[in-house]
Amino acid sequence: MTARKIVVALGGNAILANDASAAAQQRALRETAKYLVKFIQQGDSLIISHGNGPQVGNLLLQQAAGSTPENPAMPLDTAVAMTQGSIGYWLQNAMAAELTALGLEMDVATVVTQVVVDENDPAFGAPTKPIGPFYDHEAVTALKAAHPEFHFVEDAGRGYRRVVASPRPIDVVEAGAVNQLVNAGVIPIAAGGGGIPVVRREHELAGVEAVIDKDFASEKLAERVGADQLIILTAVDHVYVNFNTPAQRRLNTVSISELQQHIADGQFAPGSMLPKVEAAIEFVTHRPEGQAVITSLSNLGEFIENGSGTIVSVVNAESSV
Ligand SMILES: Nc1ncnc2c1ncn2[C@@H]1O[C@H](COP(=O)(O)OP(=O)(O)O)[C@@H](O)[C@H]1O
Ligand SMILES: NC(=O)OP(=O)(O)O
Repeated sequence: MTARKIVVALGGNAILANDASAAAQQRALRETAKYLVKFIQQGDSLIISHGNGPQVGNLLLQQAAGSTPENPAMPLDTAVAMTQGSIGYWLQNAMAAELTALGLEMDVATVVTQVVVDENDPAFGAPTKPIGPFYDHEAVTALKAAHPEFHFVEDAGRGYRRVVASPRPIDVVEAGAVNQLVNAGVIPIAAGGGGIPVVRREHELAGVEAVIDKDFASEKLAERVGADQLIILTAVDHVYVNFNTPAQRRLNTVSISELQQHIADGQFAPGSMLPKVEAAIEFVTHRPEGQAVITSLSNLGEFIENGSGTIVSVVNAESSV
């Protein structure tokens, strides 16, 4: 059997739970790597992507607190690049350590990945992407006074979060390089933090102030490398309808049209489950022979062994409870 090419997108809980220290994030990624190597053990080719919402927000805060004219804060595209580098560094070492522990010899390499967006994307005028920590009312009032240019939203009763523009990805600049690496037997870590947002100007790329959604960026990467599967890992083992209500129903194998009906019914929260479902639909639309999967890291063993998880497919798609 030829190796399947799989793009796995890691959700926030795979990297950062409560403790934002480097040591805690490295520990979390070492645990995450224990799950990811299962794909290698069963002979698949793996490309890993990940989010950076909490990390890039924290970095901006550190910079705002310590910047001077001689030591200025970096723009958001560069901050995304910095978090792509730091998380990639932790993750490639976590993967390498886990592979070595299992006696598997494989190279893991992080690719600094730029993702092209449209300069005229309406998202630039309407920030929606939450980054960094949660604030209470008092803290957000003080921050707004100090930084009138910052935008905040109230997040489902959990407090306030800063939001930045999140345009849709159009292309992944390094997709060809990532594909060459994976075809050569390397495990690439790519499009981290949704990729560094850039626009095409004449013959060059220019960074822009945004954080791209990592589920959409992972989808675009999966499309461009011709992946067989896009697996989006998050905190829940399935997508549900009537989520968190007594009528909650789990979606196992589901068709694009059924998911579109659930979207129209408002079943998926914008900014959390909705982009994952939309990315899954987009992948299967562009790669009808492929599959998109939404499940949790902790359910990965069950997914690999028994197909447990929400599977979006144009083939044999039927919803089940
Ligand atoms: N219909 C739904 N089914 C399952 N989870 C949902 C649904 N609507 C909202 N969610 C929430 O979305 C979360 C995933 O979004 P989020 O935490 O933003 O993702 P990430 O893992 O990428 O950080 C789940 O943990 C769950 O709490
Ligand atoms: N860039 C991005 O989507 O990060 P999170 O998944 O951490 O929000």
